[in-house]
Amino acid sequence: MDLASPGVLKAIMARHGLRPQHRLGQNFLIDGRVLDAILAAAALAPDDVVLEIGPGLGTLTQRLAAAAGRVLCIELDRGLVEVLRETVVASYPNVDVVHGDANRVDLHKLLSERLPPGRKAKVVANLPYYVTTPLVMRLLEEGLPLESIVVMVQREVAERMVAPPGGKDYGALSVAVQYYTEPAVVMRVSPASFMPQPEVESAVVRMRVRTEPPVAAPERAFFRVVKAAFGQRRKSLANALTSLGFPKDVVQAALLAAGIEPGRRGESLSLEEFAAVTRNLYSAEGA
Ligand SMILES: C[S@@+](CC[C@H](N)C(=O)[O-])C[C@H]1O[C@@H](n2cnc3c(N)ncnc32)[C@H](O)[C@@H]1O
Repeated sequence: MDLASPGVLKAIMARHGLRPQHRLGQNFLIDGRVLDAILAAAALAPDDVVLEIGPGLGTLTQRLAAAAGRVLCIELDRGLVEVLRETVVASYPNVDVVHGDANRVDLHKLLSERLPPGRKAKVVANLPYYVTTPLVMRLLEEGLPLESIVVMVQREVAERMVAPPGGKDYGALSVAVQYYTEPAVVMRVSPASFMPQPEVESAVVRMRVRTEPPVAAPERAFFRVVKAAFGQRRKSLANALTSLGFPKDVVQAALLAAGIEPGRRGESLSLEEFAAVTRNLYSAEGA
């Protein structure tokens, strides 16, 4: 059964007495071309383990199950978990559906129970937009065994993820995504590819998870500096970084020693420059 069709999706939902829930970000994919692009970006092999967040009615899940060895799905809506038994689990025994909130499920446990030793999972998802940033941050920060992340997100969020230093899109999300992964926008997607149509444009982003950070600095301290720099975007770095508890002259010296003019703002700093400031501020503390 091809689920990428408004008629089929409407019929299934009607049979189960369901309606798309806006508050859960339920915009279902109905465009085969977009599904093809997501699958191509995920580059799945027959022994891959995939983690899908928000499988919905199972449109993407079916395609993942046909291409990978195993698919673990986390779906918050109990009604959809029932639908998935019919649309996916009945014909693809390699799919496990977990009913829960992807923000709260113990992902380490879930993955360690299913992954063969030494293997990493691939995340593939059309994310619910109301929780995109915390979910992506969770995937990045928790040190999960992940090889890649291919996600549909709001276009504006995609642009922030890949933004270079210096522009309005560059912020804490850009630094985190670029620190942990090599990101690329694979495709822009119009509202017409979904049912119901979202109010915003979307994009598919592929993130290859790095095995080593691209810059040398103690990780926690690095992100403390990044947060402080972007927490007060309009302030000069010399002022913004005093919120870390360092006197202004210490901050100024750390910036100058990194070759950074203290009047610059956080949004102009590259990852390497953030790392250099972090080393200068925290190396004496062993942070
Ligand atoms: C944009 S829809 C994608 C549905 C389907 N994958 C597709 O592409 O058609 C997002 C899905 O995430 C589910 N969802 C929303 N919040 C969630 C959460 N916190 N944890 C897990 N699933 C969630 C929604 O119920 C919905 O099925």
